[in-house]
Amino acid sequence: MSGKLSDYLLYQVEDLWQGYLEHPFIIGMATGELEERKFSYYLLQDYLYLKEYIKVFAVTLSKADDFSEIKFLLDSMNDIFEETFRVHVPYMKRLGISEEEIQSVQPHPSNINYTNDMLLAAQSGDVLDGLVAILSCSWSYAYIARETLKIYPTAMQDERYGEWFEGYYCSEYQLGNEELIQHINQLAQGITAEKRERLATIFTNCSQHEMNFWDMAWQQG
Ligand SMILES: Cc1ncc(CN)c(N)n1
Repeated sequence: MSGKLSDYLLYQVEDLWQGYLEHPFIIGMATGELEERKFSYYLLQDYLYLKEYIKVFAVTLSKADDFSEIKFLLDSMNDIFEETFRVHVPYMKRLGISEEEIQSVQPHPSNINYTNDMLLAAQSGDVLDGLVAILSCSWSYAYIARETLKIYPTAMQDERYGEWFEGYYCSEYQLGNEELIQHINQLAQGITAEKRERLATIFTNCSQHEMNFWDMAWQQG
């Protein structure tokens, strides 16, 4: 295969990803007009999501057979743990979400479908399949934060939602995402056209789940 895998993957989802930037939930965060109950609903669902997302790394790690791969996956898992406690937990506290609410929340079917599909891709495939299942989560948020801030430069100053943009625009998050992309491109060198198509299907499917997640937050919140 010639060319970077990440370019090929992005090409498959260009229209879908443009839709994230036009999504009322994201525009609402950027303009500060999003109703707070929608954001609280999203945060609670995302908190559950991240708990399952970490397990996709764990399954992928179980397929790795060299220490540098294991180290990469352990560090990435730690980043997700950090994201949960850097962005989500302080936010939930600030919004007055109680410990009881956090403990009693149930995942919405869109949330379950997404994490189940990632787990299935990781369980049924190799390390590269698992990493590509992980990728659209990491990359789409880096993309949304970066591109939305170009359109709404003051979004990061918003009292309620600025911190969300800061969490995904910050260099720590953006660099972590770049490392994941580079790592995937390295592993993908020399893959067959058939493998590339399988990876594109996993990536597109997860990108659609990302859209379903935004729809869920908008409609249910
Ligand atoms: C559903 C979802 N997708 C992506 C991210 C960013 N890691 C997230 N927190 N939640």
